[in-house]
Amino acid sequence: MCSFLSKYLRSKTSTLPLQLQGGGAGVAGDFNSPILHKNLMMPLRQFCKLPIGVSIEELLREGLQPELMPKHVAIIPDGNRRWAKERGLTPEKGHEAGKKVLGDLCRYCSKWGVKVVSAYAFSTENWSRPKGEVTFLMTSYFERLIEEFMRYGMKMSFIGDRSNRLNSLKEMLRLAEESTKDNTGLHFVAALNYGGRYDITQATKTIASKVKDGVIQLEDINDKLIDQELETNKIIEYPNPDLLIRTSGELRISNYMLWQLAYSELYFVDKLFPQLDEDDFVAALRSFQQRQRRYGGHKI
Ligand SMILES: CC(C)=CCC/C(C)=C/CC/C(C)=C/COP(=O)(O)OP(=O)(O)O
Repeated sequence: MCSFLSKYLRSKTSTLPLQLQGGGAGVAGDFNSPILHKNLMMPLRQFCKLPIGVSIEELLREGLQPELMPKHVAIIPDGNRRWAKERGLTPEKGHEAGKKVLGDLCRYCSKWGVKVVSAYAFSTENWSRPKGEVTFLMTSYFERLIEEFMRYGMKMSFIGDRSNRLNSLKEMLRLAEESTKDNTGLHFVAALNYGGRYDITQATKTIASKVKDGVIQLEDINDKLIDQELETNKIIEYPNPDLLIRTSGELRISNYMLWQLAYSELYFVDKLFPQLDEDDFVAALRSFQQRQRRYGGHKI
């Protein structure tokens, strides 16, 4: 097991700042409180890398309203390999650069008041990528990413099929979830061996077996019941992304959260993922806040 994770699990003191992080400091504007600075923010900064909240001045400067922040931001971090290729680097270097930017994205989400960030880290189709890349991701990259992200004090969860192929990571995913489950700051969800079709299929199988066993009737099947059986709905307080950001100029969702994205606002950035910065993130928030979400209802 990785060194940080084993130390983390042994160390009782390391849970203290993680609990502090969720102590009501996640609301934009709280940042201004001198008491908060003295009693919470100072000790927090020593342990936790995620900033929490922005000042009202900063929100106004960016033309943002705290009450209109998306609760769940989903990211398709596309373009790591192209970024590396353009620089004559290996794909592995591109993924390393992407890992840093994903960490930055967590910081932005925590700072700007987003509650959940989900990242499409490896799809059910990504196994068909070159063998060397898949081996690198599965035997080194994701383990280091999880180890590093656990230091941020976020609650961490993973969605995706763990029944096969994720063998080398399974125990680590379980431990990361177990040891961060009481953190009340940002909720980071990584989709690993995940696909929207997989999620709908596993929900369908569960529902079918309940009908077969007589636990429910065919007539009981509706949107709400399907919702309940999706992986996201079992672990995320805000299961449906409000805002989906995809980098690299591709205009598709590539089998991510197909059901959950039904009424999400989509935002596409031409930049490759390792180039995404806070200005791009704030531009996505601004665009989101200017949208009129109607959920199929009439324009007022
Ligand atoms: C930062 C981070 C965690 C990186 C992990 C590296 C990695 C494997 C990223 C892939 C992200 C993904 C599932 C993109 C979807 O496009 P696609 O390429 O699967 O589908 P497409 O062929 O439709 O573009």
